[in-house]
Amino acid sequence: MTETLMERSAASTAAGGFALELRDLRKSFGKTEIIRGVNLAVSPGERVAIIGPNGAGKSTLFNLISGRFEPTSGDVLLAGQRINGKKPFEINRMGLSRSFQITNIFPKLSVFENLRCGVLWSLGYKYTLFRFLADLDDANQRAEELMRMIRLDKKHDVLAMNLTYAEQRALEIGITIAGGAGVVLLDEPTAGMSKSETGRFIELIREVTVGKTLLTVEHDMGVVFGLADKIAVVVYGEVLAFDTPEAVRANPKVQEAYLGSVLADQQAAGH
Ligand SMILES: Nc1ncnc2c1ncn2[C@@H]1O[C@H](COP(=O)(O)OP(=O)(O)OP(=O)(O)O)[C@@H](O)[C@H]1O
Repeated sequence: MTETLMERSAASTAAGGFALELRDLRKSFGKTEIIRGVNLAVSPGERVAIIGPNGAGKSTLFNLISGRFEPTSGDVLLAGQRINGKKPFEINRMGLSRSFQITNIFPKLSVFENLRCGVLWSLGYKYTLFRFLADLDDANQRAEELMRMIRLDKKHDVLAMNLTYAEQRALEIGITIAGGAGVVLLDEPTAGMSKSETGRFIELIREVTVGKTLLTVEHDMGVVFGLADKIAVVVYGEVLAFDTPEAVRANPKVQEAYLGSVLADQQAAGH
């Protein structure tokens, strides 16, 4: 099993190429084109925040990348391999994992059991008793390791439903990375958290994504500037800018289209 995880990480950080690439990606719903020719190339190990106004198409982009939606045209490449048309679970097993705004943990399972399920599921687990027994030790070990990484090792047997909200979000991230995916998509990972929880959570995300490629959709500019190596600004289904936080912040087009008003709002709200 360990070998499978290592192979997967290696595949997703293939030397020389991009971890993730979007080429002239388009998506229409009915006659309305929502994603209008997006090009984006993310290098292995880069942390990218996707920002933009409500309805700009950020979630749709995530849905296209993770296989929930099929593009109308264009390509999505994972470590150089075309993945459009593949099912979400196939893409997941190729090394791209996504968390959701709505938590997908099992409330009545313990922290440990949730993580072990994540590990076994990511392996495309076939429930044969023989393989189950052979893999279980490895899966247990990996679940223990994940539990430490997300700082929930003291909550080993606590049912997920009895965790705090921030702990549940940490568990969700643990499940998301359980399979060793090299490319991780997080949808508003700190939504609903207090300012101090958010600060700690950014640290946790940094730690657990070391060496991985991270894409996150985010509204909180504190999180964006604290976490991202690069920012993709999506406005009306197009990438208006894709650059370092400093360059994006200074970009007059971005200021005008989005960032100026958002930063003013968030400063006024004390964020
Ligand atoms: N399945 C769908 N069918 C039809 N229209 C859709 C569908 N999914 C999204 N849209 C439309 O696509 C546009 C972009 O939506 P999307 O959710 O991707 O934006 P967003 O940038 O994530 O917004 P927010 O920041 O509010 O979450 C919206 O106008 C939305 O109504």
